[in-house]
Amino acid sequence: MSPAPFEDTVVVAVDGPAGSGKSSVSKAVARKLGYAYLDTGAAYRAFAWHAQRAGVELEEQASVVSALPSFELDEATDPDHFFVRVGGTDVTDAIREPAVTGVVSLVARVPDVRAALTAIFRRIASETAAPGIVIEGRDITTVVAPDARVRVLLTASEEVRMGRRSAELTGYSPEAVGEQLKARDRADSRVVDFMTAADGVTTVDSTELNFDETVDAVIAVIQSRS
Ligand SMILES: Nc1ncnc2c1ncn2[C@@H]1O[C@H](COP(=O)(O)OP(=O)(O)OP(=O)(O)O)[C@@H](O)[C@H]1O
Ligand SMILES: Nc1ccn([C@@H]2O[C@H](COP(=O)(O)O)[C@@H](O)[C@H]2O)c(=O)n1
Repeated sequence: MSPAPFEDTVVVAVDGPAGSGKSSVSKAVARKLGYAYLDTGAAYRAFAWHAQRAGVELEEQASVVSALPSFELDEATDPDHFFVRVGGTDVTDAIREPAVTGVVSLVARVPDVRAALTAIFRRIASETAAPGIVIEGRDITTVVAPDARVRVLLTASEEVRMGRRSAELTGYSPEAVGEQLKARDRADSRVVDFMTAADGVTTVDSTELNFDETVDAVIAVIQSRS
């Protein structure tokens, strides 16, 4: 399938491993530039939530695919008013729970799921009224929007990513949070390569940068392409 054209919109594609700052940094970049923001991981999480609710056998790909026709996703692209709904139920917080995080890779590895969600992402991007959109995930620079004007691989050392994530999830042990992050990266990288930058993709390594410096580094890449 060829990618949808985004002729009138500046598309900023951001990929990277778990905890690299894709969501928080992309959202801040979108706010600063007046762009829309699309969190594709949230859509995969929402589908995992939906598949669990539908009682499908997550280990069986055919069973996972059977939950696609009933998946009604409503995801906001306003970085100031973000929400995710499935069939009218607000799942914005529920999809961040470890119960969903622990199974999302099982649904994300299914080719039919990836094709269906990729089509949704391209539709959302092509319908945005904003002058630009920051789309973040794992395969945005390579599959969802390989022709994006700006393509960034946002990364940080595994140790730093684990530390940032466990600071966020205070109710869980740092060891458990770190193990889940590593296990998810291992599973996800069997399906998509988000650890190395594809040709034409600029790497922003935030290991030694604070949050604001990372946002500025991504904006500098965008400005260099304008
Ligand atoms: N440069 C930075 N310095 C300090 N903290 C940061 C930096 N970048 C991101 N963070 C923090 O790291 C945590 C993880 O960031 P975020 O949730 O945006 O990552 P992510 O790549 O979207 O993760 P996931 O793929 O697991 O959803 C957040 O608490 C965020 O505020
Ligand atoms: N483009 C993408 C985005 C996400 N995934 C899968 O969803 C999971 C959750 O993503 P987060 O960014 O919210 O952590 C992720 O672990 C992948 O399994 C994907 O496959 N492609």
